Amino acid sequence: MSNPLDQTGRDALTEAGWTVEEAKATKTFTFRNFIEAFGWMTSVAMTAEKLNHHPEWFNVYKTVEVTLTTHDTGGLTDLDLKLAQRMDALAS
Ligand SMILES: C[C@H](O)[C@H](O)[C@H]1CNC2=NC(N)=NC(=O)C2=N1
Repeated sequence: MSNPLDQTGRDALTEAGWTVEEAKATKTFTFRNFIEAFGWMTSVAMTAEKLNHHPEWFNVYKTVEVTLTTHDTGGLTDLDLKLAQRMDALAS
């Protein structure tokens, strides 16, 4: 079950370069080319399935615009932080 994300978690997202709003966090990832962008999306997809927590994303060529929010609660939860951290790790 997901828990509402506390201020510490919100600060961690901000420090990692995410734009944190009341109910969502957004970040744009830029890669060297489309194949690297899509490969990253494929890796993230596997992680999202394991977490049962999925991003909202928009890919154009080498950029991927990501929005994280928890649909079940209509806000940010610890699952969003966990997925964000895994996305950042996979992009590094
Ligand atoms: C039925 C399914 O388990 C739920 O819809 C899961 C799937 N992935 C999800 N992803 C996100 N971002 N938020 C959710 O609330 C969510 N719920």
